[in-house]
Amino acid sequence: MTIKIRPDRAQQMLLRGFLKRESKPAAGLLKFSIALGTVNALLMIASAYLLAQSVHLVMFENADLASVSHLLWPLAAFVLARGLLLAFSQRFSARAARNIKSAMRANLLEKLSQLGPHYTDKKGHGATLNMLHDGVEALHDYYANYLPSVAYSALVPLAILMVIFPTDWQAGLIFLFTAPLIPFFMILVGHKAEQLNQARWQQLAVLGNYFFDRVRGLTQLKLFDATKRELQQIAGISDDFRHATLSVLKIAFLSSFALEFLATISVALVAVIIGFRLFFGTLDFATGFVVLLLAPEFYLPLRKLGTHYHARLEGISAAGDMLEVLNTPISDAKNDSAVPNNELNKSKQDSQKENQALVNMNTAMTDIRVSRLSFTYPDSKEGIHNIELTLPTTGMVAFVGSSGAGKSTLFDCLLGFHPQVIPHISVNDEALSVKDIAAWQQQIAWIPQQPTLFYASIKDNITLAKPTASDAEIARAAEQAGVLTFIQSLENGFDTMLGEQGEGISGGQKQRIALARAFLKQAPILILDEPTAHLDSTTEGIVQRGINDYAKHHLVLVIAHRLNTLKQAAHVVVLAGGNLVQQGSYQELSDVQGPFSQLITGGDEVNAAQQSDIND
Ligand SMILES: Nc1ncnc2c1ncn2[C@@H]1O[C@H](COP(=O)(O)OP(=O)(O)OP(=O)(O)O)[C@@H](O)[C@H]1O
Repeated sequence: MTIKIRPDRAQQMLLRGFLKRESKPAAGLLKFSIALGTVNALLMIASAYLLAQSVHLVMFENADLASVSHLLWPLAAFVLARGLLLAFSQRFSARAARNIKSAMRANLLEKLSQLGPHYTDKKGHGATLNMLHDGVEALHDYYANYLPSVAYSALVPLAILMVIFPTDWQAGLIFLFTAPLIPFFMILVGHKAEQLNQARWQQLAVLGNYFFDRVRGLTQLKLFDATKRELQQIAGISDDFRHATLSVLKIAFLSSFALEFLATISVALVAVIIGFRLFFGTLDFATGFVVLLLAPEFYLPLRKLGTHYHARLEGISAAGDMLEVLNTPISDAKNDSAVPNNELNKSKQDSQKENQALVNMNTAMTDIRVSRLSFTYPDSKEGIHNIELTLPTTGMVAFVGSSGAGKSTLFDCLLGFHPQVIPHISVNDEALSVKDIAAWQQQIAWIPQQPTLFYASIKDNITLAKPTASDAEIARAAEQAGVLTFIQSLENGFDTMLGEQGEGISGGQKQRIALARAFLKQAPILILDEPTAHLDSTTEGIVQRGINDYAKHHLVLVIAHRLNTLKQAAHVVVLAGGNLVQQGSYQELSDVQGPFSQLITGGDEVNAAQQSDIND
């Protein structure tokens, strides 16, 4: 597997700028934490002077402890204060990092939802999860440890130099000339380490996608006897990742060894010179002792910077993925009506100012119109073309067409999953815009063929959109969806816990729980992908009645694979090759020769399910 090593210097600067911008929500906390750390360092310098002076008085001036108590008491107070300052400073920097991570996760989730499910599908679920979890987590050390250590490595040595120079300029010169060696070495190895670390993050994304996919399809792999082959593949990818990690670790260990070595040599150099000067009597003990006490403290922030340099590499590498998501214009599908990011940001600010047509939807909605709606997938150049459609506000409209005709694509456009085409939908003669997508989606309840149920109780799954619903409302929705008797037959009833993706119940039961959730939401528009596909004829009757009742006061749009569903619809829309080719009532369409009559008599290539059903 070849790994493309991303970026060069310009990209690095871009990422650093991005990380700096993202720290804004917690910039105050970070600065406060650094200020506490700096006061701590100043107290450390003062403590060194107090200690050196006390030892000097006791050892060389024959002073007893009582006579140096005026030095020892402040020293004890400083030690205590330093402990507190250190604890608070670390606490505040950790809190700042947590705030930044939360804000980053919220931004990413918001952007991912704006980009729609297709973007996540394309990027890969494993890689997306890695980014949201491990990637964002990698920012913790960057903000909580690396950034403060950058500040300390500049402030603390400077403060020490400022007090050492007037005390002993020769020691000051040694500090001054040895200190830059550490950052110089860090920069020297930094570039290579950055490249290796970025390659490692890309490997991790590949590994994440691969694992996610294969674990999801484990049963299929087993049935097709492909487990052994896949295991070899996984071993290969894991090995690549291991190599990438080891290369990063090698550099990290090597550089931290070199930094420690440099710091130790520098301290030793200072100690030897101080020793000689004391021996030859060119330096008094108190000054020499202060310099010796401060020497390790002088190099400590620089050594810590070296230790946390890894956090910087991790943070910058992880930020690459996040910046890519946040900077993706919602025209990712590269359709003609691109919506730039600034419009998206504006949409966030303007979200309170919803389209008046949406605000009035329940009371004054007259029609929903789709005009000149085209969408093409960049990969396949397939899609839907120039769809013109007027939808009523109540009643059931069925969409029918052979496999690949464009039904799902049209529904995805109606659901706002391809935001660049949203202006082609208008409500009460007012075109929707990107900023209306969230409000528009509020008006819709959607049940795909594989509805999403969460790892939660049945009740929590049903009340997802209306957590305040009463038990009576929940039971009514479940009854309408034909699932009440089943739920009541369970030992824990509505409190029964479902596994991930509704594990533990059948496909039809999942579909009906999702339907109950939609009924409870009472959204003005219900969008369904063949709701009765998994049901026996008795349950189908119950569910169909529930949907018919719902359609009396709401708009129901349904992809129909079954003849019976088509017959219930007030209006039927026929799609073929991405075009809207026919529409009318079931009876009107059946009475004339055309795409619909061909479809229901099996003259065209139709969905297997549809054909079998329509041929029933
Ligand atoms: N993610 C995608 N990337 C590229 N092309 C796609 C994608 N999804 C669908 N297509 C193509 O777009 C066209 C319309 O597909 P769509 O899924 O809308 O058809 P459909 O009528 O819903 O089919 P089915 O009944 O089989 O679900 C097809 O030619 C399909 O190959």
